[in-house]
Amino acid sequence: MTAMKAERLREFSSAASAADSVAHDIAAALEAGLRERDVAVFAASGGSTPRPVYQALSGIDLDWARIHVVLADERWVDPGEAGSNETFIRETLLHDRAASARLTGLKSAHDGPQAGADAINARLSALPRPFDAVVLGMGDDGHSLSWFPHAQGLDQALNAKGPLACAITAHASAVTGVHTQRMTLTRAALNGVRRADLLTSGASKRAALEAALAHGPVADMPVRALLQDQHLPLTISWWP
Ligand SMILES: O=C(O)[C@H](O)[C@@H](O)[C@H](O)[C@H](O)COP(=O)(O)O
Repeated sequence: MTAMKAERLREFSSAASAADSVAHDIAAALEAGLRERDVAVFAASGGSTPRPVYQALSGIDLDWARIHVVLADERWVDPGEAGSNETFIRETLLHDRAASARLTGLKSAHDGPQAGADAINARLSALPRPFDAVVLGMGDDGHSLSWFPHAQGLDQALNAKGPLACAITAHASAVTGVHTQRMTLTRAALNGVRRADLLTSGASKRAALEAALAHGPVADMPVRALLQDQHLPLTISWWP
């Protein structure tokens, strides 16, 4: 991993050690937010990789009733339906000590994410900013959040000066499955975030990370927008 700045990559020997370390770092960021404001805000991605981190975080003693959890992205399905990130976050994070945290979802009753974008942005505008911590994942295709390669809406998603969330229509792939219609936080939602963790694990994610760090168009691997962002306090973690 020659191209990687060593200070930004943390390699762990196991999911358990990564989860413990990253969860405590996120908790520290949320505590700092609680000290400075009445509330703290944590943006959480779906995917299997963050699961052990959320499990560890849910066991940490924080004033969770003052913590808002917001989804980083959502498939256009209602809570309880297959593929719902909201349901995933409720099951993996919002239990144990974290049961009293408040959750802001990214799904509205509208027919599609384009129609729902204004309502979702109104919802997000009510949250304190900047956010205190964000957990990001990455797919083998180089997407992060719902910033999918060459997706409709990608330009808006990468805009640091526009709305906080936008609709995405992804090209169908093995990674998207049937869920090509999405709502995602944009780069603007990450402005000023105290801490950002990109979580990766396994050989294929390692290869994708290497590819993303190599020179190439952001639209081919939108995670590059995060990796190249000089204003984002991004820490990358990897474990086997
Ligand atoms: O909304 C989705 O389609 C997923 O949540 C997706 O964005 C996921 O975060 C990455 O594909 C990494 O997933 P894994 O961590 O399971 O590899």
